[in-house]
Amino acid sequence: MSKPLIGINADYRQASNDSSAFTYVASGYYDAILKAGGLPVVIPPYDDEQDIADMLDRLDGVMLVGGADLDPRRDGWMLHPTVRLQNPRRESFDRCLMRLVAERRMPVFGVGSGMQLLNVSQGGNLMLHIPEDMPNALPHRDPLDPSHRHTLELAAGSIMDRVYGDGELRVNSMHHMAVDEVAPGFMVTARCPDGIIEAIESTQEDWFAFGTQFHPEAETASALDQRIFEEFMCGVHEMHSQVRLVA
Ligand SMILES: N[C@@H](CCC(=O)NCCCC(=O)O)C(=O)O
Repeated sequence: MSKPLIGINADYRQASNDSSAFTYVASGYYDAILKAGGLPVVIPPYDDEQDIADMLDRLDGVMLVGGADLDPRRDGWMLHPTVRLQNPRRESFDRCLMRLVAERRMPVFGVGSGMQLLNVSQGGNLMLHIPEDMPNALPHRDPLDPSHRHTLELAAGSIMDRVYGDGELRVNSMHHMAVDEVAPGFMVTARCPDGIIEAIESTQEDWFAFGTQFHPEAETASALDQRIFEEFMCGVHEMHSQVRLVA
């Protein structure tokens, strides 16, 4: 297989008095995919579902990036005063992209709000504000310290276990929401010692899908965090060869 083509969603800012509308994404996402042997392509927020489907026909996998908060009202919950909403155009695109990726069982890696979208799209739910839902939890975001970190406890045999193995592990943390109930067909593969879920992965044979709440692409990531992207690429290659065998 030539280098897998990996679509990456992006953030979106609408026009203001002194700025045109624009799409943007942290370079860490595409640099990490390049380093792991993939070819990243940034996907702007298409409005048409058929266009999204046509784009997915050309891709081997999808990366869902982090960002501001998913709108809980789109999942039937009340808005929370601490919620800082994503741009609605971005969120509408992301939700359609996620639905089509899931229908096709395309390899997908979600980070931050990307993991949260993966979970809610498959029937899981979210804590809307950790300090309220789990008052005894450790801090999971420090606005004054972008390199705020905490340790992780890993599930044996998971992607996270393959990447990090034994020994103390500290990851960056910049979130106030968290996965609460994991979606059917997924398992928890990493938790902060306070119990907050930090990684999930599919248990379904026909779908290579996983997510991390922490940010292995960020400038604050560790060198070992890059191995997660290598695992993602391995999974994409594996799914591609399985599809070829069936075809
Ligand atoms: N907003 C969600 C998801 C956290 C996340 O993706 N953080 C990284 C980017 C932060 C940003 O761009 O504001 C949460 O807070 O749980």
